[in-house]
Amino acid sequence: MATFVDRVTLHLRAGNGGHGCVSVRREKFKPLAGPDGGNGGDGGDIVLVAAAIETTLLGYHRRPHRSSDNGGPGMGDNRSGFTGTDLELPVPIGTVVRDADGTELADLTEPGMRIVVAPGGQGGLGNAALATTKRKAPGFALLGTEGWEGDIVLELKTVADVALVGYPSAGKSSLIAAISAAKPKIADYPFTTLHPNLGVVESGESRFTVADVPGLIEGASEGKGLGLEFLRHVERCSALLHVLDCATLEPGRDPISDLEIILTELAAYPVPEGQTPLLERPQLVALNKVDVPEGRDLAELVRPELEARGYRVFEISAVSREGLRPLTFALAELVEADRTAKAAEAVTRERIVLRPRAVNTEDFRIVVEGGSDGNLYRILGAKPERWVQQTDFRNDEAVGYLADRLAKLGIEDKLFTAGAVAGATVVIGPGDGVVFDWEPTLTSAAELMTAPRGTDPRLDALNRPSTSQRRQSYYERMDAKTAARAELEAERIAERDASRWNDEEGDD
Ligand SMILES: Nc1nc2c(ncn2[C@@H]2O[C@H](COP(=O)(O)OP(=O)(O)OP(=O)(O)O)[C@@H](O)[C@H]2O)c(=O)[nH]1
Ligand SMILES: [Mg+2]
Repeated sequence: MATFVDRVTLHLRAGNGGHGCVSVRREKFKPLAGPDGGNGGDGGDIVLVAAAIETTLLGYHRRPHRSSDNGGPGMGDNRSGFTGTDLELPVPIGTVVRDADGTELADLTEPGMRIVVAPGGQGGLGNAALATTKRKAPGFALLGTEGWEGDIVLELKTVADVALVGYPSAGKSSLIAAISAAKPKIADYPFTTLHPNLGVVESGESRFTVADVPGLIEGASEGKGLGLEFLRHVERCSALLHVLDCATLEPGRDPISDLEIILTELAAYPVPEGQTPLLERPQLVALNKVDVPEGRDLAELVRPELEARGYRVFEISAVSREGLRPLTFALAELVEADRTAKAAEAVTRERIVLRPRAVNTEDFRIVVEGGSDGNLYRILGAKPERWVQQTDFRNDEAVGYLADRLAKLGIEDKLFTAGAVAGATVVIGPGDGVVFDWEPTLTSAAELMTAPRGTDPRLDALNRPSTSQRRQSYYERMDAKTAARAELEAERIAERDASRWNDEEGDD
């Protein structure tokens, strides 16, 4: 049996940002005419767009790996890298987007609704953009950051006004083929229908959509047959039409018991919060296959019983098209009534807003891990993690720039308050991250603040000599000087004596 595709996991990889460029402008007579390295381009986003022409997620089932373009690297002469093109993935209307943990990100119910599921990486700044009055010619550029990579789950729930529910082979597909232009597969074996078929029915003034869904059997709400895959489609319909088979040859089955089993399954299906439980929606009953003589007899037999339960009952034949007009009129009435009610409600209901991913209000936080001695301080936060990605660790200047940025964010102060000491291991980012041995600046404000009252670590750190010590060393220096001078004098005298001796000798 083919798999039923209405739920697919996409493996996405958004484009990386291009690296910034380090370049120095050269002119005749001006070989070092300032930095001119351009910025890297941003990587392309991956965007889901609700499109009316898409009806299934089949294409994604076959090709679940999708990626968008990388940004181009910056170049000399202030040329920026090209921006990676966004990848737009059309999905059917009614697609629910979840992240890998199952949290709902968006519900694409209107055509044209868009959600960026995988943002592309940021292009790195070139050295021209990093130049300041203090750092006139940066010898480094920022690296592009990586695009988002991960899994997204798409789930399609058919959006239709009426859902046809019933046992396999009850004639649901035959019925939708008879009342609309839909051409579903019809065959006399169960589970012919694996994908929901949508049909547009025109009845008098009104138009509405009908969904023919896979057959439902006992235990479906626990996942039997096509189970939950099926029920998910029913979730959005405003009315249900029970299609009951009056001509089944299967022993032990009759329209009433079929209906009861299906009602039990529908009752057991948990609808999401805020939606009407399935059985509280308007329901009609169609007794199908009355073109078969036994079918008509059975239909007439069960009709009073069903009516006694409060259902409007229609005897129909999808094959001979008998009784279809009254049925479509009745459905149109239900749908129109529901639409009027919803239109009134929509005025008060808040608009659907696509929320961006949660953004940390604080820039970073420090988590202390490990035992009491070998403590490890982990810094988590979008900014520091991005900055680390942007740093080319082979370039000292770039590392220095990173240190400046981290200090400006106040990370050093927070490390002190968290109890870090010089030499402590600091990791930026989750997992292995980037590991540093922390060398604090001694005069940081935090250190002064956290020191006990009345002390100043700066005084402890420097071993300033006392006055007497300084005087002592002065004398020592002076003594040494006198001694050196005396020595020099003695040498000179010795030299003079020696030369005189030589002269005398020469005279001989
Ligand atoms: N005689 C008669 N046969 C019908 C009628 N409606 C459907 N059938 C037959 O019943 C069989 C099943 O019809 P389908 O329309 O495929 O049934 P279904 O409910 O869509 O079945 P699944 O997709 O498996 O759930 C086919 O052989 C149809 O020809 C009817 O009104 N009269
Ligand atoms: Mg079918």
